[in-house]
Amino acid sequence: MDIQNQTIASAFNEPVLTYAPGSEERRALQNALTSQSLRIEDIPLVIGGNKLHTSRQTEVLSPHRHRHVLARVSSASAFEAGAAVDAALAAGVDWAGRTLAERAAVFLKAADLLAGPWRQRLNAATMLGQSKTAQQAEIDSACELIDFLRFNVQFAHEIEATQPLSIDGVANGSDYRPLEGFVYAITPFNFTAIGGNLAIAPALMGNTVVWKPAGSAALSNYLFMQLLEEAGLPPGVINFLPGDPREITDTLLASPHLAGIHFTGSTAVFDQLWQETAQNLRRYRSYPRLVGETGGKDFVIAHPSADVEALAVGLVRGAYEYQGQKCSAASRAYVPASLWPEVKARMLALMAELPMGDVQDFGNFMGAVIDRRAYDRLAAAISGAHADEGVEVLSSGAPDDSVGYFVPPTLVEVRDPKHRLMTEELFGPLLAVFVYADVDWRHTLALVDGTSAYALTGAVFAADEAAIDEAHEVLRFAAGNFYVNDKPTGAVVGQQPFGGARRSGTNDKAGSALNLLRWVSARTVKRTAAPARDPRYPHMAPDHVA
Ligand SMILES: NC(=O)c1ccc[n+]([C@@H]2O[C@H](COP(=O)([O-])OP(=O)(O)OC[C@H]3O[C@@H](n4cnc5c(N)ncnc54)[C@H](O)[C@@H]3O)[C@@H](O)[C@H]2O)c1
Ligand SMILES: N[C@@H](CCC=O)C(=O)O
Repeated sequence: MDIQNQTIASAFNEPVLTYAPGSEERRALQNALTSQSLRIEDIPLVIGGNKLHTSRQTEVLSPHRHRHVLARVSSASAFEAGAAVDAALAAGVDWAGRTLAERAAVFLKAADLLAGPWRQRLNAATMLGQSKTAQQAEIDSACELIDFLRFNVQFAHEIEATQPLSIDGVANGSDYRPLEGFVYAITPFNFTAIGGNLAIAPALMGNTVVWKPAGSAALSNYLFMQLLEEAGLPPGVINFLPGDPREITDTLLASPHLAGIHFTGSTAVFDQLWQETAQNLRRYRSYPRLVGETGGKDFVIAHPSADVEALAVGLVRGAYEYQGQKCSAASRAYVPASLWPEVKARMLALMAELPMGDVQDFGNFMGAVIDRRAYDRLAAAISGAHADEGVEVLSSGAPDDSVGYFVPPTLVEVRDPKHRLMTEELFGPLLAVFVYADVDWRHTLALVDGTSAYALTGAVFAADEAAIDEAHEVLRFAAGNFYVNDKPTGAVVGQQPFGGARRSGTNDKAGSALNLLRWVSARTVKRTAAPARDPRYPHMAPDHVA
């Protein structure tokens, strides 16, 4: 079997390991955690395959033990940012000339390395650096990232196989060229998989990339960069550039060779990137492709026919897993008055059973929020809720930053459905609930649609099929990922392509062909077997005389 046939084979989702007591994977992960926490990693820039250490450095701290330094990270200045652009452009000549099968072989090898020897190193780095539990790390830095590597390859082959019609004497073709220039990947802290995918997706399609990781995710992201090198990624195809976002961005956005931005993060930063590229437009050789997946204010609406247990579990998992730091996390819920007393009691009981603490203790359900800034923002929101007469705080527990940035899962009930807590993204473990009169179901659907500027994820819980159909219709534009009787988080590559519209981004669906299409610029080629040799058309011939 040649490479081409191997890569076209259907991708499959990487199975999620359980880490149950006594399992082999639990022991391997515990060993990886121990050895990673005994080291202070020295993270360089990687430009054109060269590792560069700068005098300016930042630290990666463990959020649940903020005195624990995990890594020292070199910080790029404008000078190194310029060097990264040069390296990307230089590498682009060879990389763009390789076949898709050749490029894909690197990423399929990377998938195998991550599914095998690198799995627990990446999981341990994600747990320690981003404060994820074993389960949350496994679905991110192992499974989702492996899935991106494998499914992107399958989708790229499907794109390449999509060709225009040819007819007798005329052979037509689409040549899926990479963009001219470099792609700038700017990545968030909360998913190691997203960090990796924003860099590899354009690279697979033949582009070269400058990757600026989030400072707090630099440890896991750098390990992934090393894994790609081991898989055979040629120097300069992806250049790893941690550092001050403003300084790096100003340099890269001023380059005439900026061909695209692949961003995931907050709406405010994406707005700024869009405005700056618009201001610089005349400098660029081509119109840069702007792909940005941004914030959310994700909803759950329950119909009076909903299953209370499923709803309570969906809300608790959807709102509090990974401390609510998923763009998809449930942060506003609409529950009918008839169900609310039971749902509230069930949620509070579940929340009391789900411990928060050091993620190295596998008994914990939640870790800490990412950093001091997030902690202060969330602690202020919780104390604001306590002081607000329009809000009833239902959960107990207070934020505590003595050892780590711990913010307890917080459940509040608001009287005003347009309260700030129902409209603004907080990005933490706070769920606001509005209780509606059962007769107002239809009106409440319209309220859900009209309350927030975002449209990322949302869920409806109902047993009544007619109610599900109504929600499906009224909320058609309220969420890019819509769930029925399930939590609004946990999209799986290849199963639920991910992204939202309105102020949640460009909705280019990470982990699908739609995203990969943004990184190619097709050339159409027509080849004629017998070219015309006479400029005259038949209608020009003289009429026959009868
Ligand atoms: N829609 C999605 O798929 C998705 C997925 C994950 C996260 N998010 C969103 O990301 C946000 C949380 O992640 P975050 O805190 O890392 O976001 P962020 O916007 O603070 O940072 C994202 C990236 O942008 C960089 N950055 C920050 N300021 C910048 C600037 N002025 N110019 C250029 N780059 C800049 C950061 O260093 C980081 O690399 C939330 O809003 C969340 O909803 C969205
Ligand atoms: N894809 C992830 C969310 C990514 C944003 O943080 C999910 O579906 O939960």
